[in-house]
Amino acid sequence: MNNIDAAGSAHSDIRDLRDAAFTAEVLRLLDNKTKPVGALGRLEALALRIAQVLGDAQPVLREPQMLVCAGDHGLAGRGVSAYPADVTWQMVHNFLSGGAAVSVLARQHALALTVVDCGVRREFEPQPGLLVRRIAPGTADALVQGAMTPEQCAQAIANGREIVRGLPGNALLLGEMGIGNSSSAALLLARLGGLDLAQCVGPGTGLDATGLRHKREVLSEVLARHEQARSPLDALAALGGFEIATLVGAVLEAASQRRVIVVDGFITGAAVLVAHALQPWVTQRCVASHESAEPGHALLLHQLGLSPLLRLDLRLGEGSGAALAWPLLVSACAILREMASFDSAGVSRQSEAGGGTA
Ligand SMILES: Cc1cc2ncn([C@H]3O[C@H](COP(=O)(O)O)[C@@H](O)[C@H]3O)c2cc1C
Ligand SMILES: O=C(O)c1cccnc1
Repeated sequence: MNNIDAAGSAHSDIRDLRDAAFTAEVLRLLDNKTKPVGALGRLEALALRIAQVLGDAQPVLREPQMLVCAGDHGLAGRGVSAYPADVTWQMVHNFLSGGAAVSVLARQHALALTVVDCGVRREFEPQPGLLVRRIAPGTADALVQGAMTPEQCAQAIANGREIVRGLPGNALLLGEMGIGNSSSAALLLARLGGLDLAQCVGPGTGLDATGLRHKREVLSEVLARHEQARSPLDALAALGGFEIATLVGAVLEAASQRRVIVVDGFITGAAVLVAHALQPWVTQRCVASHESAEPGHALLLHQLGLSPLLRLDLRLGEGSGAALAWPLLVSACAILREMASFDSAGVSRQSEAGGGTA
């Protein structure tokens, strides 16, 4: 498959955002705030990142959208998850009825929640908050054939782009649901990151040592079965899932529109890894909300060159970590917009004697 045609040419507007003059201006503004230089730590880097994405030294985050993509996995039938595949459908109901972790946190932080059925095994009644972009009732068993055909994969990416085009606001928070999808994430990380598979595979929903050993064995067979699937799109089709491919499209579109993208855990991170392999600049628009307890996640963040805001030992997904980190993004913007400068507040600057910078 031709990566450029399928995912590149339509968004050649994704370019390097690190405009040197603008960056220097934001850093000057931050340094002139009434605090010792650098004293707000990584919140300052976060403020700079958001200012760069939005192209505004006084950034305002508007109408944040939590997008939770859901899909089922043929591989779930191979005992790679501690939970049955039915849980995907059941949890989507829970998301929509307001009882899931992501529902609670999205409500708390006034994040609009959209759930997408990208290909869950059972269908849903139409209901508010649910978009239906079903490719098929679950992916194929990747141990036997590619999880998706190239056409299905391209359609899922196109769906993700179209969904983001229809959402308001300038910030997109990523979430997912799909029993078995930590397997897809591990496979994509191993393949695209060139890492040893064993390091990338973890307990997901909570496999014990025996379960984890079995998961590693199955996934190593899957990876060998798809030895030829090396380009980002081929790997995504062979090893991914409908919800992951839809998220890849969402990331590409949000990045090309200069939205701030708040990445959740291991699975949404895998979608960003694919998008990054297609368009390296996408990560400049991304904020890593947290580092999950899933062991592959730290490796994945390293590959993306992103440092997580939080380490809370979360291992849930759904978008829960992205929602939890959201207030930090709001605070970073408020610091840039509202905090006084030494001049405006009449506060003395660092004294020459104690400065130690000479
Ligand atoms: C009740 C429940 C709620 C969840 N919410 C997110 N996940 C998470 O677990 C799944 C990935 O782990 P694995 O690959 O081991 O199946 C994904 O659906 C992910 O979103 C959940 C899992 C369960 C069981
Ligand atoms: O980090 C995640 O996103 C994650 C970890 C375990 C299970 N589900 C999701």
